[in-house]
Amino acid sequence: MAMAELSTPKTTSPFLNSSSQLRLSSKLHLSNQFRHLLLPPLHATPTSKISCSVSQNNQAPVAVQDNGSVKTKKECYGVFCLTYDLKAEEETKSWKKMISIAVSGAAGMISNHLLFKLASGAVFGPDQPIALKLLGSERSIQALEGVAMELEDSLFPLLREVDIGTDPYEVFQDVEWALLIGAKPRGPGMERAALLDINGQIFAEQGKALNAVASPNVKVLVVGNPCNTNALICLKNAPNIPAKNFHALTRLDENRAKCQLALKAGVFYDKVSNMTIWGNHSTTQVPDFLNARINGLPVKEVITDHKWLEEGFTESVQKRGGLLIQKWGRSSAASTAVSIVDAIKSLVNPTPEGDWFSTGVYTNGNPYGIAEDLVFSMPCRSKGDGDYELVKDVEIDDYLRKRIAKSEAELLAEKQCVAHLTGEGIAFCDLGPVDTMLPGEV
Ligand SMILES: NC(=O)C1=CN([C@@H]2O[C@H](COP(=O)(O)OP(=O)(O)OC[C@H]3O[C@@H](n4cnc5c(N)ncnc54)[C@H](OP(=O)(O)O)[C@@H]3O)[C@@H](O)[C@H]2O)C=CC1
Ligand SMILES: O=C([O-])CC(=O)C(=O)O
Repeated sequence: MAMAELSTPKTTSPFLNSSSQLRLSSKLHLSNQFRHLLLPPLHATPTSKISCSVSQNNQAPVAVQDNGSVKTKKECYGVFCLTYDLKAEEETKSWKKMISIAVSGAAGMISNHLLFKLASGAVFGPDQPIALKLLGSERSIQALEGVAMELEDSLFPLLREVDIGTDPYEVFQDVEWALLIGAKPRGPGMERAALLDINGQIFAEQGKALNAVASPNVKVLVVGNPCNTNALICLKNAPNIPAKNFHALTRLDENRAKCQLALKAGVFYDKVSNMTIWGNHSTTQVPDFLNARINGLPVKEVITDHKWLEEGFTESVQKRGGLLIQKWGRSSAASTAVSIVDAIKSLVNPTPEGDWFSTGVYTNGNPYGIAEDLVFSMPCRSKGDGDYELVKDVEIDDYLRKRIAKSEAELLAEKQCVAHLTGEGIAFCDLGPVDTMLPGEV
């Protein structure tokens, strides 16, 4: 039952069977909650951690308990038996201390792209080992096992642990990042108010769980729609976590806006910078062409068709998700996963000089006059420490102000609809004559 050291991260995998390669240290296990569904009785106390190690002589995994007593292999369930101890290795490696990342909706479309990027090191870096904590439901538990198996088969050296479970109080234990993707999609004929209530309840519960068990400085990125108001609900239910740590994903909108400007200007999209999305991740969002730049120049100097900027460009970004659904028959998943990667990388790497990025954040103390106590997309910069500051020197003209106010009004109305979930009294839901839409709705 020996554990030995990895020689180099590249050539090793926790799951290689060659005896010479079995010098591994990683962990893949079910949270206690699910173990009872899948494993025979373990004859252990509910709190004791059961795991299995790979023997050096190429035998099948053999279960061990934390107290070191050996269990027989039949007590393990397939891939989840493999457990490796990272600690000995950590002492000899230049890798950073492992971080834990929770992902909800982990069996969904977006996660199916995202998890493999996280595990590859493309997000947190090639020296950052990670543990993935996958949150699902009774609906998805089989699929989650499939996800975990595919993660195994990908032989990612940096992926040290995978847990799956349905109880956020277990899955969120000590996590440093929570990527909240799971939410009920709005179906045909469903009122936005109903969606706000159903999904709001998910995010209220997850906020409470984060508050109770996550790392106190956990960074939370809400993707599940309607993401701004879900993020607000989540942070209101997590009073011990700084409100500043909660984000609603509007990076996909920023990326879409950059793409449209690049196309119109005939430049590659890396030439577009300073792209702000203001407001709600909905069709009221405001892609800001006033402050954006192309090759370092104001967009309005490069693209002189200002009517297109005000109408065609703005609408194409607001409705890009809907157009994609028409083509694909489902909402953006791969590009959303990419934008989640971009959003995280923008927080863990210093923002390039003079540039900024968009993310939906808590409005308290904002310098733009936007109502307090909302989650609103605004321009931010980061030193790369996971935190951010709002950018102060942006110009807001009448055109922008009017449109920003519309998105603000929408978010204020959404907030009233979920007052029962934020601890602010009785909900009153009046979303106006036009039931505003998510970008993906047509
Ligand atoms: N902010 C943004 O830019 C974008 C946001 N989105 C949003 O991201 C979310 C996830 O999208 P995607 O991964 O494509 O969706 P999928 O339908 O593929 O997966 C969503 C997951 O949500 C979970 N879920 C939680 N509660 C419910 C419920 N009541 N009914 C059904 N499923 C539920 C399900 O997992 P389980 O059973 O395990 O709980 C499901 O796997 C959606 O809300 C979507 O609108 C999408 C694109 C862009
Ligand atoms: O409405 C959806 O689910 C998809 C969405 O948010 C988008 O494409 O921006």
